[in-house]
Amino acid sequence: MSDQSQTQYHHLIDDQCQLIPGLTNFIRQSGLGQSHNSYNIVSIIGSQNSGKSTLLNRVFGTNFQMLSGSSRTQTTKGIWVSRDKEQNILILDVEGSNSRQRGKGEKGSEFYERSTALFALAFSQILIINCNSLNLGHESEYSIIKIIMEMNIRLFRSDQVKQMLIIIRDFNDEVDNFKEVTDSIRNEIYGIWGEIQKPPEFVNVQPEQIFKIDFFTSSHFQYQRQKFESDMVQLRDRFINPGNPYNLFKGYNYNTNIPIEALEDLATTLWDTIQKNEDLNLPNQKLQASQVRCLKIKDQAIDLINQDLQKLKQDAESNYLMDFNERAQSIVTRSLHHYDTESQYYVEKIKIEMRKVLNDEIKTALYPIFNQQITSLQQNIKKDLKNNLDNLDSRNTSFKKYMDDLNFIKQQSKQVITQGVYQSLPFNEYKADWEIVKIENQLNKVLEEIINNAREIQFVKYINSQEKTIKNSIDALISNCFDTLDSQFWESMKQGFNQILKENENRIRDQISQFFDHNRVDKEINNILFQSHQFLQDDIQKKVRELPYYLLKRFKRTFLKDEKGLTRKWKELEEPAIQQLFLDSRKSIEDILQEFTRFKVSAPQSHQNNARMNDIYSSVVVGKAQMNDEVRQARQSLDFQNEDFAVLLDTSQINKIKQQFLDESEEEYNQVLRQRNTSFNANIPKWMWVVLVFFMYDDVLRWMANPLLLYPIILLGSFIGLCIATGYQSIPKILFQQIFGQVTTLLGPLLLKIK
Ligand SMILES: Nc1nc2c(ncn2[C@@H]2O[C@H](COP(=O)(O)OP(=O)(O)OP(=O)(O)O)[C@@H](O)[C@H]2O)c(=O)[nH]1
Repeated sequence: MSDQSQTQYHHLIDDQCQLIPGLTNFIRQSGLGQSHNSYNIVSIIGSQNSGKSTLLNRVFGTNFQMLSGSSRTQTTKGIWVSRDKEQNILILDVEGSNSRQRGKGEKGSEFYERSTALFALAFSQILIINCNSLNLGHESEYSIIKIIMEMNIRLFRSDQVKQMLIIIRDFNDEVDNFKEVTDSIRNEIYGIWGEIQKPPEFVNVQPEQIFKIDFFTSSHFQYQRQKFESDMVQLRDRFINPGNPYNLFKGYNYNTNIPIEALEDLATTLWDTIQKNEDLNLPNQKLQASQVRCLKIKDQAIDLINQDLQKLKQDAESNYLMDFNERAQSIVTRSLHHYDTESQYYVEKIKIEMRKVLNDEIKTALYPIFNQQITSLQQNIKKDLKNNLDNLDSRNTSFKKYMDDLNFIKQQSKQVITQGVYQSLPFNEYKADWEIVKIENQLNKVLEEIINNAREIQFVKYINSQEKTIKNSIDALISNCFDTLDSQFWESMKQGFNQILKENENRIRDQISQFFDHNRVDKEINNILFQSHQFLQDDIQKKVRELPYYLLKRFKRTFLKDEKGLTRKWKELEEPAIQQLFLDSRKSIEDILQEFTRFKVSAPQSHQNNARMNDIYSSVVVGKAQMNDEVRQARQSLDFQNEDFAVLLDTSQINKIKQQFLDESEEEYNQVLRQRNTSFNANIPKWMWVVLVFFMYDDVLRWMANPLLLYPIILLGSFIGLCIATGYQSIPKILFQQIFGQVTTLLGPLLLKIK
């Protein structure tokens, strides 16, 4: 039990018709805070100075102010609330009716009395109507009963039968007959019921269906003091003893009570409604109070987690949180737990509705943080991808390995996305609202784009490198063909070229077909083939500019060298034979030159479709000599026009090259004739060489006498000696080889000529 000194009373409604806040505080301080919905409310109304406070203080152990002495002024103004000394009973002492202290008018005595009485009736389970036996039967005594009966059915739809306890004070059972008196009062009340204006649904309703009326009499306060006190004890027993056959709370349904912490809200709503004289439905008022309380509890549950939400937000802004899920779950659980605990005694329907609101609010508060988390996840994935791709690039692996690794990275990242998204989802029921599937798809799309981009870059790199390889092979082929420069020139070119295409195409197709679809592969291969033909064509045109050089080279090979490739011994040949050789060689070169008048290098035109594979390796590469044959053959399969043959060298260019060749070959021929007829070596007699050596020997000794020669020789000798002594004999040897090599290169031809 609480300390009574702290829990005296609370002034609920003042004499200015104002409801004073603080009921909840009073309830808490008076120790009723935890009584949830197991409590009772008892109010008392009655004439001024009729001993209401005296009765309450006796029966419930309250400490309401009583009138002392002979003063007839009013002590209770408005409504005061106290509690029973032991039980969970709230007691309301209501300002006495017929108050002379209150004026007349709209908000005067009558309005005030009706309002407070009606409030007492609506707010409590038992309304005590305090009467004095002397005043019984007076119109004024019943007026208040009439008013509240009327107001009650007009304004309220009550959830329970209203219980009224009429206490007849100063009852003298020696004079008055209890049964007669109570029957008379009951009849009076039923009479009132018949008089009042009732809504249609109440016309056939009996008053006892709405009001339960009990009676209690108390002895004269002054003349039967002892009996009076014992009456008060008996009355208390009816309130507090469930075993008492007259227990006044018997059968009361406590579930219709709203939790005690919501009483202030209910009181406020009721008083407000009564003041406005609006139609009022008590069960709905209780629902409203529940609603207000559940709303407050919901707000508290949000306030409780606000700090944690802020912290989570800050953390999520700085980085992706691996434990987002758990933290969010714990925040939500904490908030809901608080709500569930605090709202457990409220109306189920409202409780559930408000819980849903709370859940939605938390979800809404979490959503921007979740979004932040997803943004961070995307950034992390992009960063990781970039690192992985940079790493992959730096490894410089083969195309196939690169593509395999790229695929691996993609699969890994996909897993990270799924894991990351679900790590950010605190509850499965958020999945739809937070569009988890859509987010996962979006992230996968971003991943796909990055991977595809890398794939394309790598693919282009690969294709470029392959084109370079093909170009090098074509360069080598053309150089070789020009070097050889025989009548098989175009045939060799064609075979070599098709060989290059075949090998490269097979290799490239093999590499790329497992990573790209059929169409893409065909398209790229066709591009490469087209490029290759372009290379070939350009290279031939470039090389043709050096044709005079190659013609002369080829001429020298046939004219200056024999079949075995050895230099011809002109001295052993007669001049007519040499001339014949010269003319034959020149003729063959002139024939070769004619090969370069027109040519065709073109990719087969139908290589897009099925005919493609067969056609590629029969690319047309022809010069003039084969043109007729080739055209005939080609027409059968490819149907191309003669105009496809491009002019390689026109007649004037051919004539110019021919003339240059004729001049140069003529020069070669003349030189051969000169060589045959004159010989430098043969004209010098052998004895001249002996004389030369003799003079040189003499000169060598004289040079040695010169210190400018001697000292360098001594220095050189010492250097060589030192190297040998220190085991570095290889140094002078290498130096000697170098110098000797240079000298021979420079002087070799000169010496040979002299010889
Ligand atoms: N005759 C009689 N007098 C009583 C009885 N009970 C109390 N009184 C006296 O009546 C006077 C008023 O008592 P209160 O208890 O203050 O009456 P009240 O109805 O609370 O007064 P208000 O709150 O001012 O309306 C006091 O002088 C009491 O001693 C009773 O049963 N019979």
